[in-house]
Order: sequence, then C-alpha cells, then structure tokens
Amino acid sequence: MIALQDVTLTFPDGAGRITAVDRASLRGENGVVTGITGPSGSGKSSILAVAATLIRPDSGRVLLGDGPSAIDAAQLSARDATALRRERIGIVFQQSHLLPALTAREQLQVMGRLGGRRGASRRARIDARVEELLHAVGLSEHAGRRPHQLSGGQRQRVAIARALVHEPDVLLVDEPTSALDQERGAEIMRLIARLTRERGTATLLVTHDLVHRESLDELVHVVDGRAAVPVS
Ligand SMILES: Nc1ncnc2c1ncn2[C@@H]1O[C@H](COP(=O)(O)OP(=O)(O)OP(=O)(O)O)[C@@H](O)[C@H]1O
Repeated sequence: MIALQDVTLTFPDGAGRITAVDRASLRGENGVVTGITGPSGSGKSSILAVAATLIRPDSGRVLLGDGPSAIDAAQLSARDATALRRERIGIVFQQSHLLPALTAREQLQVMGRLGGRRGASRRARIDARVEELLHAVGLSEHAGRRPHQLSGGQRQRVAIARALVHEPDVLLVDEPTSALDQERGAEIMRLIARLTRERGTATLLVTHDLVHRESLDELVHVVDGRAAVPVS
C-alpha cells in the first residue's frame, strides 16, 4: 500500500514559488491499478515523483505499508530514500530508458544485481527471476536483443519487467503508452493490470487520456495539484 497524505510540493519560480502539488491525498492498494489523470500541468508527474521518493515534498506524508510498520518516505534522508526505492519501488517512465548496449536480459540482470551482496547463490536466484519475468512479459524469445532491435512496445515490456526485478511492493508508471499506437498501448495496459494482480503491487499509473480506462481499477483526477476527486 502507498498513501500520499496532504502532500504539497513547490518549485522556485522567479522571485516566488509555483505550487505543483497542493495538499494532495491519494491511496494505492495492493493488487490494484490506480490511475492518476488530469490536464497538462495539473501535477500528475510531480505526484508520481514524490511517490517515487525522487523529490521530497515541502510537507505531507508518503506512507509505504500499513499500520505501525508503515514508513513515511517523506522523512527519509536522500541515502535512505535511495535504499527504499531500490528495495520497494519499481518505476517505469514514459520512455523506456534502456541502456543501448545491453540485451533485454542484461537490462534486468544489471538491475537485479544493483546494491546487493555478491555471491553465486544470489546470482542464480536473480537469473531465475529474470527468466521468469521475461516470460511473464512475453519476451523470452527476444531476450538476447538490444533495444534498437526491439519495437516500442517490446522496449516498454523490458522496462516493466526491469521495474519488477527486485520484487517491489509499489509500481509507479508514467504515461506508459505515450510512444505507442492504440493497440500496442492497450496491450501494455493489460500487461500492467495483470502483473499488478498477480504480484500484488500497489500500482499508480499516470495517464492523460482515458482510452485504456478498462485497465484501471481506480481513478483519481488531479486538478490544480489537488488529487482528491475520484472519478466513477
Ligand atoms: N522542476 C520544475 N521546476 C519548476 N516547475 C515545475 C517543475 N516540474 C513541474 N513544474 C510545474 O509544476 C506544475 C505541475 O507539473 P507536472 O509536470 O507535475 O504536471 P503534469 O500534470 O504531469 O503535466 P503533463 O501532463 O503535461 O506532463 C506545472 O505548472 C509545471 O510547470
């Protein structure tokens, strides 16, 4: 579970500050895809960046987990936020941001090996997980290809699998279909919905259009940095 409570985020703007997120509250449950929609500039990406612990808000809480064991990510130092992100948060950006020199399999392996101890048994565990994920996103047969040998949709699949390598509780996805045609976009959305259910991640997904509404379990509308209006 992830919950943003009363989050405000401002940026410097000339002599003053611009409010990108204005006391926004929203909640993402485990196994549920929560869509975040709203007009351009309303604060969707800023909300996702705060949830990802990439930006610390001016105020408010970013809770991971429920009850007494919940962590407020907004209170963590930059170093602890990085550690938390590596362990518990998976991120998929608009563009897949794959490393051009690496094959699909290697993109996942590199991510899986980040930050942990070395050792043959850990490596074998990661490799098995990488194969399982490549299969889950339908890419086993193309695992030896580099990004330029993959279609846009396949690259997004690699990025999604890579975000899941360290078994995060929270999956954050920013406009995953923006570079895809409608059919490929629908496939990616269905894949995210399936993986969310199977793996129980709390998935927050920013989307500016609602063409793929059927893949979203919940939807919140962001208006002027406020995220408190559920859409039926
Ligand atoms: N790094 C930054 N510095 C200054 N202002 C920023 C920064 N990032 C975002 N903003 C401002 O914060 C507001 C919210 O931006 P944000 O990118 O979160 O909106 P969005 O809803 O994701 O927009 P879009 O759909 O166009 O991507 C906008 O007014 C934007 O100009």
